[in-house]
Amino acid sequence: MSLLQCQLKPSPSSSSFPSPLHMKNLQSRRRIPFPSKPLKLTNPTLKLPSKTLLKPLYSTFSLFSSIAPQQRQQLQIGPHKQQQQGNTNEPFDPLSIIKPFIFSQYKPILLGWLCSLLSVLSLSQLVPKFGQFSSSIGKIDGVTLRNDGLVLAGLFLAKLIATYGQHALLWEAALNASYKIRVFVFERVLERELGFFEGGGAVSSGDVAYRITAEAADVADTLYALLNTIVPSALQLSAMASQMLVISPALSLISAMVIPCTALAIAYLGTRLRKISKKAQLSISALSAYLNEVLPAILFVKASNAEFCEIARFERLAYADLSALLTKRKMKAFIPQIVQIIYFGALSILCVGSMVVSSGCFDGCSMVSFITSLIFVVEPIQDVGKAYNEWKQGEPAIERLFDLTRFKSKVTEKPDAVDLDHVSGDVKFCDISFRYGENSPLVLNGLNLHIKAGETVALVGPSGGGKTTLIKMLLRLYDPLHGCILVDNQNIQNVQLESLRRHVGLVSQDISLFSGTVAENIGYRDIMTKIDMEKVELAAQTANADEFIRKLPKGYQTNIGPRGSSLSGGQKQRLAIARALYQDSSILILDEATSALDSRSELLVRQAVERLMENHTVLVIAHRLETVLMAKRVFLLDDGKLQELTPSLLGSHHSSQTFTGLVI
Ligand SMILES: Nc1ncnc2c1ncn2[C@@H]1O[C@H](COP(=O)(O)OP(=O)(O)OP(=O)(O)O)[C@@H](O)[C@H]1O
Repeated sequence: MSLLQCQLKPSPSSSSFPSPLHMKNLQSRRRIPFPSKPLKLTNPTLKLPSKTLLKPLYSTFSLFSSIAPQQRQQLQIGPHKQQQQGNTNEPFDPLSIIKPFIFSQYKPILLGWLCSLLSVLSLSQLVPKFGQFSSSIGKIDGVTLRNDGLVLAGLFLAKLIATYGQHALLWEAALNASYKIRVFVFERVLERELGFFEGGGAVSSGDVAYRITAEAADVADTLYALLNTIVPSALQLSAMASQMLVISPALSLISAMVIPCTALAIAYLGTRLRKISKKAQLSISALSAYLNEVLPAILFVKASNAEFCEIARFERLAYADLSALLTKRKMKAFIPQIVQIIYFGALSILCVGSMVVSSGCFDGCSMVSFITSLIFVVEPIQDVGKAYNEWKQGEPAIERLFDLTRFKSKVTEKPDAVDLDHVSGDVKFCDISFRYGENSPLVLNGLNLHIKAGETVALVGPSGGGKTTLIKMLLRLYDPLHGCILVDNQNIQNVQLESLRRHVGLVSQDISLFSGTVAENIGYRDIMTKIDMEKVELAAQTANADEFIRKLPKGYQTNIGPRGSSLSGGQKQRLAIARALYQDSSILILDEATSALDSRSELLVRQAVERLMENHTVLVIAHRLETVLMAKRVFLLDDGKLQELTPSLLGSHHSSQTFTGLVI
């Protein structure tokens, strides 16, 4: 049973561990989970204009400044408060949940919208001038024609530059906001209790990874579409509509009648797109979860000749994704065509009809200007339609992403939880009962155990007997159903989680190593500050790992690959032991920690552990008799209850050769 199922994305070429400086930043941000400093992506040449110049825009944004801190506070409240307040049944409003992330990007948004204003201003100058210019060709002299042409070219260039600025700045805001959403969601995921990651109803790590990577990228697209529509499209629409109104109010009103038809079509198709998008997201995340499961098990797949079977499974999932994605893409391609058909069809009927009615009222120049304005009105209307569809498509992504953050944790830390500065290592399990699910059988049933400070106790028992579960209780990865656990006579429910886990070192059954150097893996505890190389080497020597580490190409600075893939099982185990020794906790848990060692290494590690026993409390889950014999007392955990094995009982188990079978 795996205790730690953390998986870091592999980085084959370099260490995936952040630098101490980066970790320091992370550490300081942990106190303020959101929002952190925005990414410095802002183009330095595009300085924010003075506040006086932008006063009207700033006042529009007073809404931003008044709402943002409150929203921010909601997201900044510590995990405990959120966990207590969190209610997964609360209705989900995607817009309100992403609002604070958008508001934190008010600077690039304001600048982007300012650029869009400039772009629309250039366009509104361009349109009538273009009308005049086209109707005056052949009627005016060459110099005036050239000058008019130059003005037109200048306006056109200004529009291009401003439009570029608008897109670049709004993308910056959207990507920054999605970066912050990603970090926020990841922080919350790490706060989730272990039960979220394991057991029957667990969310697979592949699905979580997909949501935080691909779906957060979808959210960026959605945010961009929204930001690029709200103000820029409204500006262009109103500028062009006023041009049309000036030229012909009657014709403009007739044209406006088309808008409700378009809106109705967009709304209907948008709802369908939302459903289709959700289906597509589920199918791609299933594919990602599958890959995450099968690739780490590649050795077993190959050894079992299961390649064909796995290809078939992959094909089935990939095909499901293909159909869902194709339906989505078709829908996305279909919607703009429908909008155009409705718009142009209705508009041409209306225009032709009205032109017949108002024949003779238009001169050539007005006609060109009206038609040009009409074309530029279509663009923002289409953009609104597209943005609405993007939003409908992004809604499920936002929902699934923030679903990870909406939880009511069963393992909570009290606001007045104490920080255990020093622990002697006295551990008491008092009447502990536990079951994983409401309808599951009891794994631990009224269990009592007192391990004195500095004592070594071994736990043996049949597979599935609850040994690992007992350790999970001690680390407060789960809380017991009944009873309590005391460390130095302090109920662990009254102790800060960080403080408790600092004093309990663990070498788990499934070794969790990360891509990074040997030194980084051993000194994992100090990864946020500075790894003490002397301590690293000492821990490695004690765990009998120093010898093989020095033979690696770069010694302690060798990158061990994803999940330590370049090491043998025994080497991984020795690194894990060295890591626990480096942590120097008062309580040490060895969950079948020496199972992958050869007899020589096991002997050396055992000697090291024996040295450790002198000043540590050690709880060993063992399946080797030699390891069990190191312990002062041995307990059999079976059927949720503990029974102390006296030397005679132990001897009888041993002599009847049932001991190994009993504990594996
Ligand atoms: N996350 C979980 N959700 C539901 N049931 C679980 C979970 N983890 C363990 N169990 C169940 O709890 C029981 C005890 O499991 P545990 O891992 O504690 O046994 P163990 O004694 O450590 O076994 P082993 O020696 O094989 O590692 C088993 O029946 C197992 O199926």
